Amino acid sequence: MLRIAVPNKGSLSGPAADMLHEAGYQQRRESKELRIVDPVNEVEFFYLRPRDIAIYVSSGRLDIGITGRDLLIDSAASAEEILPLGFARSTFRFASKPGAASSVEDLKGKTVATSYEGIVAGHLADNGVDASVVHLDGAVETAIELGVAEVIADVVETGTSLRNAGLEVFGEPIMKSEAVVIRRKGAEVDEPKVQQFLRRLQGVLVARTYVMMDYDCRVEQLEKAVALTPGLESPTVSPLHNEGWVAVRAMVPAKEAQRIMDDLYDIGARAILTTAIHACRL
Ligand SMILES: Nc1ncnc2c1ncn2[C@@H]1O[C@H](COP(=O)(O)OP(=O)(O)OP(=O)(O)O)[C@@H](O)[C@H]1O
Ligand SMILES: O=P(O)(O)OC[C@H]1O[C@H](OP(=O)(O)OP(=O)(O)O)[C@H](O)[C@@H]1O
Ligand SMILES: [Mg+2]
Repeated sequence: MLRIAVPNKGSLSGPAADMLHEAGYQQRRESKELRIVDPVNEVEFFYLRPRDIAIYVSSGRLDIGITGRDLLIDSAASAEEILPLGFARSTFRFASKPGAASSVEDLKGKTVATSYEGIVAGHLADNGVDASVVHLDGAVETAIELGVAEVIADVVETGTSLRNAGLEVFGEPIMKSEAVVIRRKGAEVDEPKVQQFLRRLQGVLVARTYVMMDYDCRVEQLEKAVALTPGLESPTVSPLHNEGWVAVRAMVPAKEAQRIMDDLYDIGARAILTTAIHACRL
């Protein structure tokens, strides 16, 4: 049975459970459940603190985990990212009162508050900057107002939390993060059960980002039309009963669907339809 760690709380928890559900896995019914077995798919899910997941996976007791890239790096656990999942996207940045600092070099001799000590200490060392790091569990934006630190390093998504605290980011982003699937370093990646799990999640990612497009066009316009909708491999082209016309079917990125429909219409394609993809295996 494949043993998988899933975030039990926080920003990663809901979207991770949604993705697993979309991939056909049974998920817990109550937020207090710590462990469930999905007998049909032969998977056991362990609901753990997101911060602890890389540690469990690196120990080899669990085969796979879903966590944030920033949490993985911060933990320094012997685990590696094998599939980015596209949700819980954020940037990890320094911030301070306006004008207090403008680059990592300005941090020399200062105190930085963060929940991600591993990332911050590593970044300061890489830049040869000697600064103190104070660990706080959360709500680090308040640390400056209360005099615990001059600078913070934290997760930024919309920037609302920083604005509300009267803070501004400075310097280059320290890292970009999103939810990722992780495995123990050196673990056998081509194990069939693991590969099947990854294919299912990749199927969800594709179903979320692509739509199926169908349209009719005149044979003379086919090359132009196919250039607009090349599909993943190559579009399906079928003859229509009316001579001189073909029906074309191809997957297109959902974000570009409306523009592609306009362009197809302009070259004479008609009956242009898009439909959602519910599941897929590439
Ligand atoms: N506002 C946010 N937007 C996107 N991702 C976020 C946000 N806040 C945290 N994350 C991501 O969630 C992961 C941290 O999860 P964790 O559960 O530890 O913190 P949290 O979501 O802030 O929850 P809490 O602070 O309530 O415990 C990291 O990968 C981080 O990048
Ligand atoms: O840029 P924003 O959209 O404002 O999002 C970023 C904020 O979200 C998270 O905080 P959370 O609400 O999890 O509280 P915490 O700081 O206690 O973890 C993170 O730690 C930032 O504070
Ligand atoms: Mg938080």
